[in-house]
Parts: sequence; C-alpha cells; structure tokens
Amino acid sequence: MNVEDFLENIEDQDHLSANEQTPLRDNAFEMTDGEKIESIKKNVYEILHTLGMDMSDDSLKGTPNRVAKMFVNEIFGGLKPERKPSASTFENKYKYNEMLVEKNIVLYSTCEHHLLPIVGRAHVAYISNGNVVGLSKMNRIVDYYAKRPQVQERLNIQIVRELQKVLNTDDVACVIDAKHLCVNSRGIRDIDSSTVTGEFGGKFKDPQTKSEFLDYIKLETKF
Ligand SMILES: Nc1nc2c(ncn2[C@@H]2O[C@H](COP(=O)(O)OP(=O)(O)OP(=O)(O)O)[C@@H](O)[C@H]2O)c(=O)[nH]1
Ligand SMILES: [Zn+2]
Repeated sequence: MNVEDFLENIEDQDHLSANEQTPLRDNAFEMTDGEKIESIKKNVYEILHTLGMDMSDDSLKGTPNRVAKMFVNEIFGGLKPERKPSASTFENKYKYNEMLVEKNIVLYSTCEHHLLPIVGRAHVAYISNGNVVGLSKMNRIVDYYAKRPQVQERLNIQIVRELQKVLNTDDVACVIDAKHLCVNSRGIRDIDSSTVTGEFGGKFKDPQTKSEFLDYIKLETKF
C-alpha cells in the first residue's frame, strides 16, 4: 500500500467517535483484494462442503470464487476507503437557504449479525452553510456506508457524519426505513415489519424543521 492510500485509510473514520465507527480489527488493510478473495474462497468452500454439498458439481464449483468476489468488491466494497465517494462541494451561488431533501434513496446493506440483506430507503437532508454538494453524492455516500457489515443505527449515523464533514455544517439529517431479512425471512419471520431510524443534526433537532423534513419525505412523487 502506498503512503497516500495509507493516510486515507487511517483518516477514513477520524470524523466518527469510537462507537460510531465500523469495528475494524488492527491491520484491517494489510491484505490485498486478491489475498482476501483467496482466503474467503477457501472458507466458503469449507462451509458448503461441511453442509454436505458436492463442491465438484458444475453448478457449485464456481460458487466459492463468486461469493468471495461479491463480498470483497460488491456487498462489502464499502470497507475499502479508496471507494469513498469524493464529494466535492461548490458555492451556494443560488443563495438557496432552505433545506434540500434527497429522498427515496435505494439502500442495500447487510446485517452484521446474520449476514442477511437489509433493503430499504434512506432520506437525507441538509441546510447549506454556504456550500452545496452534487445531488448524486448523497446517494453515493449512502451506498458507500451501506456496503459494509452493518447495523442500521450505525449506518444512519455514519451517513450523517460524512455529510456534516463534507458540507461543514451540523445541519444534516437522515431517516432510514428498511426491512431486515433476518427479521422477515427467519427467526421471528415477520414479513411486514420494517425498521425506522433517524439522526437529526443541528437545526434538524428543532421540532419545526424536523417535521418539515418528515413532511417532505411523505410527499408522494408523481412523474
Ligand atoms: N439494533 C439492531 N439490531 C439488529 C439489526 N439487525 C439485526 N438485529 C437484531 O440483532 C439481534 C441478534 O440477536 P440474537 O438473539 O443474538 O440472534 P438470534 O438468536 O438469531 O435472534 P432472533 O433473530 O430473534 O432469532 C436480533 O434481535 C436481530 O433482529 C440492526 O440493524 N440493529
Ligand atoms: Zn440480522
């Protein structure tokens, strides 16, 4: 790993307090992606073999490699600091001083307790402190933090903290409404329940501002 990547890695979670950080082990970045894929591949093979599957079967023999690549590059790709979206800001030239809401952001994450999908929507809002951020960057930040082993509460906070840092303001909020397949498809098997979390920073703690945000989320979008 070169010096630049290393610096980026250790700074990646600096803006988060200890309990807000993804619990990474020491030397979490010591392996290359290729090394991670090789190691995960062996373990996935072992799990399926242990369960009694014939790993020489045509349909199964590519599975360990497929799962390993999917873990490293896709569903847990948000563990790579170099994947963090560069959310450059620009001046709020239009002097738009109201809240901006990016709603219905599709969210796919993975529950770190059971490694089952979390599927839902995130709604993000901020009030500019002089700078604005490209709309798509909010979707990208949600996606980056979602692509980790997660609990919804921490994911919600990480999204807000990142935008607070990028936009240099406390006035950021995020609400997530998501279904956890660990609740819906196994265990209690409650297919209908979903989990709602919210993190409200700065002006969004004010009840009127908070309810304006929540009203915008409720607006039905028709095109
Ligand atoms: N707070 C929180 N809990 C979660 C999240 N995702 C899953 N869980 C819960 O984590 C808990 C893990 O509890 P355990 O009792 O150790 O696991 P378990 O025996 O599989 O529990 P059951 O799901 O009730 O069968 C469960 O209640 C899950 O519903 C999350 O994002 N946030
Ligand atoms: Zn779970």
